[in-house]
Amino acid sequence: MSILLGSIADDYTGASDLANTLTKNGLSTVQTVGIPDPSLPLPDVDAVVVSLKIRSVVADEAVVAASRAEQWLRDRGAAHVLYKICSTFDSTDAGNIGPVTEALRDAAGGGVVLVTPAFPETGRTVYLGHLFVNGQPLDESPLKDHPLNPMRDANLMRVLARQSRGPIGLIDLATVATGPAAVRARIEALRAEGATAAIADAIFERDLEILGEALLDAPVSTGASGLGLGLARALVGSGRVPSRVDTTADAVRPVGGHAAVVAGSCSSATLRQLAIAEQAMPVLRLDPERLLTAAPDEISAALSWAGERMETGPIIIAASTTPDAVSDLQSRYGREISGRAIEAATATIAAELVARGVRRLIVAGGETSGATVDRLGIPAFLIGPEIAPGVPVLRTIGNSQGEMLMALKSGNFGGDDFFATALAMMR
Ligand SMILES: Nc1ncnc2c1ncn2[C@@H]1O[C@H](COP(=O)(O)OP(=O)(O)O)[C@@H](O)[C@H]1O
Ligand SMILES: O=C(O)[C@@H](O)C(=O)COP(=O)(O)O
Repeated sequence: MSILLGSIADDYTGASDLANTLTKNGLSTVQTVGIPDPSLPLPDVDAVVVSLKIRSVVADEAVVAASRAEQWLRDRGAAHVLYKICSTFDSTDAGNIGPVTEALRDAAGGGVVLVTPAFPETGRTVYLGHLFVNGQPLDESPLKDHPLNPMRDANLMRVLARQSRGPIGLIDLATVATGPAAVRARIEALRAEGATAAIADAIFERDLEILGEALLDAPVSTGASGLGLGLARALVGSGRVPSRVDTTADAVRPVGGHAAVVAGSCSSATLRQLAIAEQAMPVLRLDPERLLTAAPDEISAALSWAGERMETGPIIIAASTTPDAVSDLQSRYGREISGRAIEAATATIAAELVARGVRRLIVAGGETSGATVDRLGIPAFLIGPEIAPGVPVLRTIGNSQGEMLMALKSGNFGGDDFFATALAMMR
């Protein structure tokens, strides 16, 4: 297998988001979970997205994991490696976007890495280095209350500088609008000034197309799905992509079995989607405190609730709650401890549901999805059709339970009726 584009994603929902964008924009793509075992049969594709669960781990660990994935991708022919981060730049001051970006830069021989989380289709735009989420500055958006990475600064040059060794530059919108040659010239000028990375402005998809073209011969970049869109369109436009058969319809072939949703995301979009779903299907709200203090009992109560209902239709089990309730729990048990314990409990519930015949599974939340996919031991996914921007139907490859259909929903993605729409596409 020789690939054109490699990507390392810092979480699993983000990986499926990028794989969806690359597929939609002309690159056949497979999503692996970590570096796959050599015996795993992977299709011949243009792009591979290696999913890692490194968004909230210590930087050194993230750098080691990302560097191994990069080597694996380069060994398979990837001339460009995109480090896929969250479109809302989820990270802390001790976060991994800076350290991983600089490690990939060093491995590629230095230079300035272009960084942009812009993803206009989901309302993420960058202007003068500041990130806006659906028109609100990042620090005024719901991301200010994220349970693990509360984002309290919209100035990405400042955010990235706090995580980086080298100075951070800006590729402003006027430069981007001038075209790929101007972007490359700006990168050269920043390199001469000693910058290691630069935030690039982008508001419209045409800005991302220009950035993609500017990066065609660059070895590395850091960004969200919008940059993936730019790179994919540039690769297709340059004639470097062989024409292949569209496999998304095949990836969604029915699998039967029961259907379930497990939610650990406390993002505002997920909370709205749960409230809407509650009007039409059974929803069990877990007691988050009991998941910390009496997990086995709370889990087995959830499983017997599910057992009575899932024969007759899809069910939802959610730990999700409001920002106030999250901070109350965190103040009593600690942020890290409560997050990880709830992830472990939701992953156990998902795995037990699969053991009881669920074959169509939707997971809401990035960390929650990572914990669940790891618990199920799924090595890779084929990419099916898009449910909502950033969320495709996935078909598992190589897992012991047999083929399943899944969706890994980033907390903030999807319309109000996301769960009903997704379930209707997964038969
Ligand atoms: N009721 C709750 N109280 C505190 N933390 C919670 C609760 N429910 C879920 N969590 C934790 O919040 C985090 C949500 O992160 P994640 O799954 O990545 O969702 P998102 O995609 O919305 O960011 C997880 O660590 C999860 O375990
Ligand atoms: O880029 C994005 O916004 C998503 O792909 C993503 O990574 C979101 O993260 P979670 O909300 O933690 O799933």
